[in-house]
Amino acid sequence: MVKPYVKPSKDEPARWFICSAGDVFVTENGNVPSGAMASLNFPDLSQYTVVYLGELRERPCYLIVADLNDPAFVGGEFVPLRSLLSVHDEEQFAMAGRARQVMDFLNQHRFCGRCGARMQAVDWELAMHCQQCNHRCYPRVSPCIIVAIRKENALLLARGKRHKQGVYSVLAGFVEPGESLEQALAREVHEEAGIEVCDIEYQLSQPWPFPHSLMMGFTAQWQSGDLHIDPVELEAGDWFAIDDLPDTPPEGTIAHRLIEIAIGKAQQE
Ligand SMILES: NC(=O)C1=CN([C@@H]2O[C@H](COP(=O)(O)OP(=O)(O)OC[C@H]3O[C@@H](n4cnc5c(N)ncnc54)[C@H](O)[C@@H]3O)[C@@H](O)[C@H]2O)C=CC1
Ligand SMILES: [Mg+2]
Ligand SMILES: [Zn+2]
Repeated sequence: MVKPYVKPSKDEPARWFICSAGDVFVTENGNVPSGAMASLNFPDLSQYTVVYLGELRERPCYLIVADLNDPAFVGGEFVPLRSLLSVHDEEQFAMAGRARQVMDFLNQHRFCGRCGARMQAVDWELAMHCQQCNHRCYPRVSPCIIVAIRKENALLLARGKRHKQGVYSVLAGFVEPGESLEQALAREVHEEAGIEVCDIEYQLSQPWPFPHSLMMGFTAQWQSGDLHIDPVELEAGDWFAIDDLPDTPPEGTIAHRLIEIAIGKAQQE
């Protein structure tokens, strides 16, 4: 477990995730600032919440909780976290996602959800504790299934109401209390597309910090049922020939990776 309140030293080169709301501070090269605090012309950090996040490529990483467009941080700009995907550095994106989730957790657990008293940060683990009623909270992670479903040489893709205009993705959904991943997958696929699937195979997972999902990626095959796209969740959906796909999520997303894997499987058959 990562000990959160390790104080940064002035001279040790580190990577700095200066976060505010859903944004992160990047320098001209589009990456987060990296180097020793003393060399980075930072303001006096004793005024900020600074949390140790762990190591990235042998360098310690720190979250600095700032105000959006805080003028004290110079030599770069605050950009939406999602734009770090286009820098194609999955490790940096994952650490920035961790930084955002830690910041949200600290900001959203100032008061106890059980008795309303103020909560305090625990000094040896990433947790918030209520002295009044002993309630202790840890950062929330919401498990989600995401599945690329094939029917011979076609892929099931759908456009969600929140998806960027025109982009089709594979089906996804949050695991509900008491469900196994297999049950959540069967429920979500039936709810959103009206079909049953078989040959369910786990492929990979990805933390998805919008705001705190953990994507668990599967491939599967159509087994039965006619396609009925759920109009509440989705705007459109259909079977798309693998050599004639619509716009799909960009590289760096688990949806992109699952679509590649499913196409590879179809081509092997
Ligand atoms: N990284 C990727 O490639 C992709 C990621 N996703 C993510 O997967 C997640 C689930 O996808 P959706 O189809 O939107 O989920 P979904 O199909 O379960 O429906 C979303 C609904 O679930 C409810 N909800 C929201 N947050 C929740 C939570 N933490 N726990 C339980 N229910 C919650 C809300 O009513 C929301 O409208 C979203 O965070 C989405 O951003 C979805 C597709 C691709
Ligand atoms: Mg869904
Ligand atoms: Zn309490």
